[in-house]
Amino acid sequence: MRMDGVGKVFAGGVTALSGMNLRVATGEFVSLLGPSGCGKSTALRLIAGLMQPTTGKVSWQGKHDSGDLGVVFQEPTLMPWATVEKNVWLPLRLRGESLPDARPRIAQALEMVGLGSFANAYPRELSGGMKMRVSIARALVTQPRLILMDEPFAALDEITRNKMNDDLLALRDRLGCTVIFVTHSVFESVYLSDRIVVMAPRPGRVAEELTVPAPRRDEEFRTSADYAAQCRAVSAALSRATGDA
Ligand SMILES: Nc1ncnc2c1ncn2[C@@H]1O[C@H](COP(=O)(O)OP(=O)(O)OP(=O)(O)O)[C@@H](O)[C@H]1O
Repeated sequence: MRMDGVGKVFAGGVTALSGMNLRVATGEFVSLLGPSGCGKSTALRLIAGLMQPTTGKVSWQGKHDSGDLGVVFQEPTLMPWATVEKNVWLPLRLRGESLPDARPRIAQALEMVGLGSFANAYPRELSGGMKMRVSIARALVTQPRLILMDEPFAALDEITRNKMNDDLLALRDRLGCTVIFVTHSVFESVYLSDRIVVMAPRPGRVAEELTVPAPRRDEEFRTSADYAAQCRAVSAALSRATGDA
């Protein structure tokens, strides 16, 4: 995926992004980190093809409408009147697949997020973390090559969030997909990412990029001096980007 000189000016004159360049390699896990309003969500929506850039170009090898792309938002955005299975069916239904045909893949996607036995539950019966898992299963059901996630775990408590981070890394290893992940959290970005793209506001652009060398991502890494040092480095980059340093 690449963004070349991408700018986005909204009607009303807000320049959300200006001259943004970004390269994401196949299989890479990249986080976009930055303060509120620096254009992270705008960048993700442009990559998703949900809107067009004002200037520059966004390109990637997949097709936007073919199931090559999965998107997960901060809110799980489930249909409350439909079962978990029918919620996960949605992207396949939009492609004209019947529920009986889609069922094995829905079951597999639910299995992958640890909700194999919840196919017939309704969203109201699930915790916040479980709803987010359903939303992730819905994004995975087409077996996308690129997954875009916009602060998916921001509303979860810390223990659930850590668990979801571990599960996401396991899923990514299993599927070999590319992930672009938007977050406010330095800790989360260091734990998850191969590379962190720190963004600066007004107008939104890339300020710095940092790679995160880590042999493995697990509890040992999370509590290590190395992790703490990398969090400090990213935090300092974020301060520089926001002009506090
Ligand atoms: N549809 C829109 N119309 C007009 N302005 C918009 C629109 N969407 C976003 N903006 C503006 O563009 C800028 C970037 O917004 P964006 O949501 O991309 O930032 P963000 O970094 O994702 O913020 P947050 O972390 O708070 O979600 C902000 O100033 C925002 O007010």
